[in-house]
Amino acid sequence: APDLIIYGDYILTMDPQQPEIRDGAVVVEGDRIVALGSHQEIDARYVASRTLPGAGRVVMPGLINGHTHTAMTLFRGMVDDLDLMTWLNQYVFPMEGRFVTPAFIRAGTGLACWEMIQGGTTTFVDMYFYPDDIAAVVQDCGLRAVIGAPHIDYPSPGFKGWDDSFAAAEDFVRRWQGKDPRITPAFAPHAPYTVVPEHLRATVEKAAELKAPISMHLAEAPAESEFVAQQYQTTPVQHVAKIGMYDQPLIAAHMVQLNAEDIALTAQAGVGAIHNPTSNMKLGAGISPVPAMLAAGVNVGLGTDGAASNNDLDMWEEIRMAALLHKVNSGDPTELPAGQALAMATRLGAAAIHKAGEIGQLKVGMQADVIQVAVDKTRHQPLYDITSHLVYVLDSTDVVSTVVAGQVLMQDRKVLSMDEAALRRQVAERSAEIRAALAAKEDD
Ligand SMILES: CSC[C@H]1O[C@@H](n2cnc3c(O)ncnc32)[C@H](O)[C@@H]1O
Ligand SMILES: [Zn+2]
Repeated sequence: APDLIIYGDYILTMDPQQPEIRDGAVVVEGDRIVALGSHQEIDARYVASRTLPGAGRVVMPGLINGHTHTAMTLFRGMVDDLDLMTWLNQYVFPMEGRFVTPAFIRAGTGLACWEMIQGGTTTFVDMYFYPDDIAAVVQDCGLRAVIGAPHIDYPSPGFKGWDDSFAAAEDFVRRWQGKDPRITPAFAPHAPYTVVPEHLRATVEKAAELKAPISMHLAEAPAESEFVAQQYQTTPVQHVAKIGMYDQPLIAAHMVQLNAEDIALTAQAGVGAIHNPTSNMKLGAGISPVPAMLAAGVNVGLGTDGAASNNDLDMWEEIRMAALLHKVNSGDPTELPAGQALAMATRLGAAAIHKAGEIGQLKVGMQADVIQVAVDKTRHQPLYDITSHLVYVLDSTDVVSTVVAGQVLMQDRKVLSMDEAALRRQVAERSAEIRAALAAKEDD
């Protein structure tokens, strides 16, 4: 017998074979979708112990945040309006050295997960320190995540440099593989300008041996391209491809500084490109050639990046930013239409993180990662086209229910899988500590 039936005035499947069902329902058994159909058909065939009513609701796949650093929510608003390298080298890396501990990670990741559940994100790709603590928070709150264990040539929280961070990454991947169906462990070398080629090669070999994905920053800003050109006489994409990164399931974040050859290589290799429009604009990194990548057949997903360069984890904002940015960039309002922007946060995003058969569409046999979004508020009126509303009108506060692997994490905007008061206490403690340390430094 099914465990859950989710109703909606509109079921937006993101499945090109059966895009929309009016007045329909999604039937869930265990962690999977077992049926989809009209309200009438479903009620005639199924009875479930739990239902989510659908009047005034759109039911659609949960959103996929293809690149973030969850615990950086605790650095939200601390450093704004700087270019990538100044932001990273002069502020973020030193702040991380001072403040990032397992307790920081638990509080910051919890805060991020809360925001994502409330905003309808059901899967995220993370890359941050103390990944075991990230995984513990993910297990508790019920979200789905690809968790990248970071490794970098420089000292970082918990590590002296490459050797110990790489060893810990391998250990993390080995321990978490096959442990929890909602958690995919990954290798996360930071970027081409912080990891030497010999070390990137070691990551490739280990990822191939363990059949694990790799997530990394790639071709983000002009300074990275200049560094790679000077050091290796090539582009960031061709540099990592030559090392073998493009032969692995790679999730490449940012992908801004690409030429035509880089785009063709990315399409051919099946590398997932994650577009982070807000972060790219805020850090002045440039404009990713998303329309050209899509035309070449690259699976392009969307990501928020961390809350220190965004400054939130709202995927609706990324969808809308992407749709608008590429129109203003090209001067062509037909560029990146609403349906394509929405696909980048769902079906295409799933392909970009190498989970095409599992998530990103509402289809029988796929994981029951489903959200309900309200379209019945006065500010939503009138409603003619669902996709248009989802991209250009709605925001994260319109998400009503969030379901991951068949588990209801939020219903009627109440998060059921987390303790909000305890989370607020944890965040207050950590942020008070940061404030006090910064004040003491100012007094010096
Ligand atoms: C090695 S863990 C992740 C590492 O990446 C830093 N980071 C956050 N945002 C960005 C970005 O846009 N480009 C490069 N690096 C970034 C984060 O602060 C951690 O140190
Ligand atoms: Zn990043």
